[in-house]
Formats: sequence, structure tokens, C-alpha cells
Amino acid sequence: MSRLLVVDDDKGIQKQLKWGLSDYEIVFADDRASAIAQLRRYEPEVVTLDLGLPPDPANASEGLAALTEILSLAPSTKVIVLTGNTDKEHALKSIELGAYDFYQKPVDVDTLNTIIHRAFNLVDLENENRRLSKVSASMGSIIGNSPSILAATKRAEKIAKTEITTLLLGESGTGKEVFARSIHNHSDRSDKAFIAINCASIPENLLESELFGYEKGAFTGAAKTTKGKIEMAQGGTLFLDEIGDMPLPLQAKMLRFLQERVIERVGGREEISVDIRVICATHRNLQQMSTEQTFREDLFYRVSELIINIPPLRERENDVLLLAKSFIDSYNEQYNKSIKGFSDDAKQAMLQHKWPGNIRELQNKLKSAVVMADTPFITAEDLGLFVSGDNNSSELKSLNLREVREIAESNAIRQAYNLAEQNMSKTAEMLGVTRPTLYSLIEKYQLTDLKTNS
Ligand SMILES: Nc1ncnc2c1ncn2[C@@H]1O[C@H](COP(=O)(O)OP(=O)(O)OP(=O)(O)O)[C@@H](O)[C@H]1O
Repeated sequence: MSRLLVVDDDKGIQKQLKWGLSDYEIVFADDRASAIAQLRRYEPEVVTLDLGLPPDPANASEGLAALTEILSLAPSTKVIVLTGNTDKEHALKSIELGAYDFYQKPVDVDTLNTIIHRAFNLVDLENENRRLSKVSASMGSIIGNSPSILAATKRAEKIAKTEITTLLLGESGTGKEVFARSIHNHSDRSDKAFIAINCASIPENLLESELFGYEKGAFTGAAKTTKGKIEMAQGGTLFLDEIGDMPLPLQAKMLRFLQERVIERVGGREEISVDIRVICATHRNLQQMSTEQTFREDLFYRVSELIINIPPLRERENDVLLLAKSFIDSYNEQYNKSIKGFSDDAKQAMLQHKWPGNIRELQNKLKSAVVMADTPFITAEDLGLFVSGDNNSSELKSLNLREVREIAESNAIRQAYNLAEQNMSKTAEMLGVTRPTLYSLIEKYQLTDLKTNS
């Protein structure tokens, strides 16, 4: 049974709620100290809190202090604040401090029950979200549940235990290195080194010695024999990021290493055998580059025994919200903040934005929003994003009213569905229709992907 904490010093109201809210297991507290004690003991998910608590029942100071304390101890608690019927100022202050909702006295049990019921629904939804974001952790740190990311993770999972040389294709910031690390962590080499090198970030004349190492005296400044990244990865995995940026002369040496699994340090004559798994990544079109002869065709076939396409963030549906939530948790810890989540307009803006910089862009926007935000909920403005009223204007080319209406309706359904985090009841509620109507609209507009998730 869901547990509700009622914080109110009025015994009459306590009694009224005890009888009126029989769907819940109710615990009571009369003041701030006992509220905190009950919170620690029973961990209720929802709390109703009268702002006028002793020793200062005529003012809201104790109630607001209790609210702050509850939320700092258990930030996901949904607190419904009860205020006097003229006390709008404190009601709004409570929301600013992170209360879930407010309710103005006198108490009408049915109305209050509806608010409490909604709060518990939200708790369920959040728990479900947390559960889902954990489910997808089959490849460890890869957060996401969208079909496109699941397809990529599934491929990664299948090849993790093999020695197949894998090519990860995806835009910058999509998580190619995260995938490479996950593959390594799920392989039989996981207790050995994972060495990453970005071929684009090292000057051309240094890349060879970085990769292959060098013998003492091989060139001016080579004071002692030094191992390269390939040797450092011995027994483990070498991740060659931005392989498309590798200079052509070095590609020949790379091919030999991949085919024969031997290397020679720069300035050395000794052949060194290496046992390494290789994972490569690029945002470039290697096939086209090999047609244009800027990338060796034989090397392309060698590195792409298996290709995994890492989808851009804009094609991962709701994953942007899951990722955002998980980054908020870590930035809260890192910057000692207690941001609780996002306003609806922030969620909508994140779902609409095209994220050209992918997850790295999301991280940057969230980091500055967490640092700068003064309220518990990050808004679209904090993120430097804005919500466009018509994000599908390109589709609205038709002047046929029926078509325009149909497009607008399907867009609204999809948007509500994403905002409601794929919960059908909440989607229907947002759209102001019943669940059966929602289902028939989904059928009518053939929004089949929504149905398969429900
Ligand atoms: N699915 C994911 N779940 C959690 N964090 C992720 C995920 N994908 C990427 N990240 C994070 O996003 C950031 C960018 O990821 P990463 O460096 O792997 O991208 P990349 O595609 O290799 O980028 P580039 O091509 O620019 O090197 C990293 O901080 C990474 O931890």
C-alpha cells in the first residue's frame, strides 16, 4: 500500500484525512521535528504539509522550513502544501522551493484525494523510468531505451565476446568511445588495458611514434626507447578514434599491423608481436573516401569487419530525457546542487532540439543550467533553448484543412506521448481525451511505433 505522511497539528483534519483517504497507509506528524522523524522512519513517497505549524502556526515559516528539509533529505518526495485560502504568496513560494502542488483550505477530501492520487501516479512513473534506464544498462554505461540505440547496443553485445575488428560510425559526440569501452568491458580482455587514441588530434608527424613507439636515437629528442599506444594495449583493446583522419602513408603501416599483428617501433628493426583487439571509429564516410582514394580501400575492409551505426541523439526519441536526468544527478553531486528535474517547457525543448553536437552538447547545456539555475526545476531558458509552437512547419505544406488537421493532431499526440514519457494514461490526460479515444487516434493516424511501446 502506498505510504502518505500527513503533517498537520490540527487533530480534526488528521481525523478527517484518516477516514477520507483510506487507499493509503497514512502516518501523521504534528510539527517539523516529528515530520522529519516520520520521513526518516517511513520514507513516504507523498507528503501533505500544512504550512502553519507550531511553534509558529500563524505564519508559514515552520512549514516552509519543513518543506526545505524534507526535500533536501528525500528530493523525490512529492510534497503537497496546504495553505490558508488567502495565502497565495506562500503557496507560490512553496512551489518555487520544489513542492509538487499546493491546496488551499478548507479541506475537501475528494479534491485532495485527486491531487494525492496524481502525485502517486507521478511517483510510479518516475520509478518506472528509473527501472527502464537501468534495464538498458546491459552494455554498462550506455543509457537509452529507444529502438535505434537498443539496436546498436544489441550488436555491440553480440560482438563483445568475439575478436571481430569493429567500426563504429556516428556523428561527433554520439558516444562512440562509450560504445568502444563497453565492448571492451564485456569482452574476455576486460581485465587488460583499454587504450584510446584520437588520430585527428595528434599532429601528423607525431602520430606514427605515438602509435608504434620509437627506439632511442630514432630522431632528435628520442632520448630513450618508448612504447607506443599499440604496445601499451598489449593483451587488451586499442580504440582508434577518427581513423578517417589517419594520413595515407601511415595507413600502409597500420594495414600491416592489422594483418600480421606485428609492429616495428620507429627507428627499430625488431618485429614485435602484438595481441590486440582493435575497434575503430569515425564520423567520416570511409567508403566514399576510399573511392576518392583518400582512404585505403584494403584498410577500410580490414577495419570494418563489422559496422555499428551509433544513432545521433535526435533519432533517439525519449532517450534525451533519460540522459538528461542521469547527467543532472551527477552534476548535482559534482556542483553540490539539488536540482530536482525539468519544467515541461524544458522537456519539450529538449525533445524538439536537433542536437547537432549530440550528447556532448546536451552535457554542456545541462552543466551550465545546473550551475546557473536558481530554482529546483530547470527551464528551457536555463538550457538556452526555446520551445517552438510549430516544430513541424515543414510538414504543414498542405492547404487542405483535413490534412492540416490530421498532421497537427498526429504531431500533438506524438509530442504529448514523449512528454508523458510514454505513459498512455498521462498522454490521454494531457490531450484531454479518454484512453480509448487516444488508441483509436493512434490507429487512425497509424502511429504504430507508439502502440508497440504501450
Ligand atoms: N549512451 C550514453 N549514455 C551515457 N553517456 C553517454 C552516452 N553516450 C555518450 N555519453 C557521454 O557523452 C560524451 C560524448 O561521448 P563520446 O566521447 O563517447 O562520443 P564520441 O562519439 O566518441 O565523440 P567524438 O567523435 O567527438 O570523439 C561522453 O562524456 C560520454 O560519457
